[in-house]
Amino acid sequence: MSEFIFNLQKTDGQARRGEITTPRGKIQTPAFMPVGTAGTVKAMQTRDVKATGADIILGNTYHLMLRPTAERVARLGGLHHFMQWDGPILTDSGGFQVMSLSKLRKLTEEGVSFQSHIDGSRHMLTPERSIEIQCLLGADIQMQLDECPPFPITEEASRESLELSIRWAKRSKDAFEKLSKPGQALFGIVQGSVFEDQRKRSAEGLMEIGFPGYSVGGLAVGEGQEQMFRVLDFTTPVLPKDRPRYLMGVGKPPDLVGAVERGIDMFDCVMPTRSGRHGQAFTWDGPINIKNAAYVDDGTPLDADLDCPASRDYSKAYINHLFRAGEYLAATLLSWHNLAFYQELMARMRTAIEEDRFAAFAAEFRARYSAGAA
Ligand SMILES: CCOC(=O)Nc1nc2cc3nc(NC)[nH]c3cc2c(=O)[nH]1
Repeated sequence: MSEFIFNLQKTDGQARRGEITTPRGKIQTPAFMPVGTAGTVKAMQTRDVKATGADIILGNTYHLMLRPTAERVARLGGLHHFMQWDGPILTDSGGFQVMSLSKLRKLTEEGVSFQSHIDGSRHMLTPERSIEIQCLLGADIQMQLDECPPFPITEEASRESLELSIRWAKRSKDAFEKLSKPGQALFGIVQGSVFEDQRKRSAEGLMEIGFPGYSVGGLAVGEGQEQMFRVLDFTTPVLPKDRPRYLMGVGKPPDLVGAVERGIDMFDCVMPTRSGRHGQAFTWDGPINIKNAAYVDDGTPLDADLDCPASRDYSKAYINHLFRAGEYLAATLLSWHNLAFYQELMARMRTAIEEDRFAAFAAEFRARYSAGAA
């Protein structure tokens, strides 16, 4: 069946337990999406990413359009075949990464022109071209081209930016309706920085156009957890209850718990993989740095209860050794463990919502994690 369906199964306060059905498989929500920037979840094989419990991964339009190009990926059978991931893939629109990675950027009503950070070649990303790229890649969930404003930003500049993103949302949807396949979905992206009236205006503008899902953009850009939660407190309640809400670029484990508590269903973040490559391991007692001398003789695993070889079978001393020796396997083992930890956290939140005990779960998680026994 080629349909995109969100089934809201249970709520517990603002927290929501649901299931998204796509032509390429189901997504249990709240869901964490590992980031597969250039067609790979770095240092991981897709079968191991799947085994950690991930239902869906994220691909980046900006990176793939520059290298190997969306047209080449399409000629080679699309991103799913190219990277051997048969589950759903969500792609971003590229806007955020153009603004954070490329050189010589020029933003106009038409779109964003920029120079590739790889070879300096010039490119133009418009709402239409972004959708064309995401369709060439074969993404199951696609994003409108938006402008993610910097933080802080003046109210006036923020309002101009969100109005542009609403106009781009309409153009993205028009292009999507021409180019997409049945069952694929396009999400709108709510902007408005930290201003309540602007977040409402952005949400209303997008709901008028109509999308099967809504992302909350413009956060995790340096505003801090308190401001992020404050924005969620007044943004998620205005969004449709029967559509998924996706918080982009978030976050650390306590961010995920607090955002689920505030009605978010989907997340993506480089945190588990990027910090894993640099030696940070997440545990229920807070993060640790495995390179620390304290672990040189520690024969215990990172987490014996996690059904993941990197968490259960290798000692901290071994992984400490791999980092000190500069071994490639170091990056793989910690990325693998961190992804398994994130998926276990999501699974425990889903169960807590099902059993009407999310508030107690969140309190227990925060008490132990911040106690930082590790
Ligand atoms: C992931 C889909 O993103 C888009 O297409 N636009 C977009 N991406 C963002 C990515 C972000 N990452 C962070 N922090 C690490 N904050 C982000 C915001 C956006 C955004 O507003 N808009």
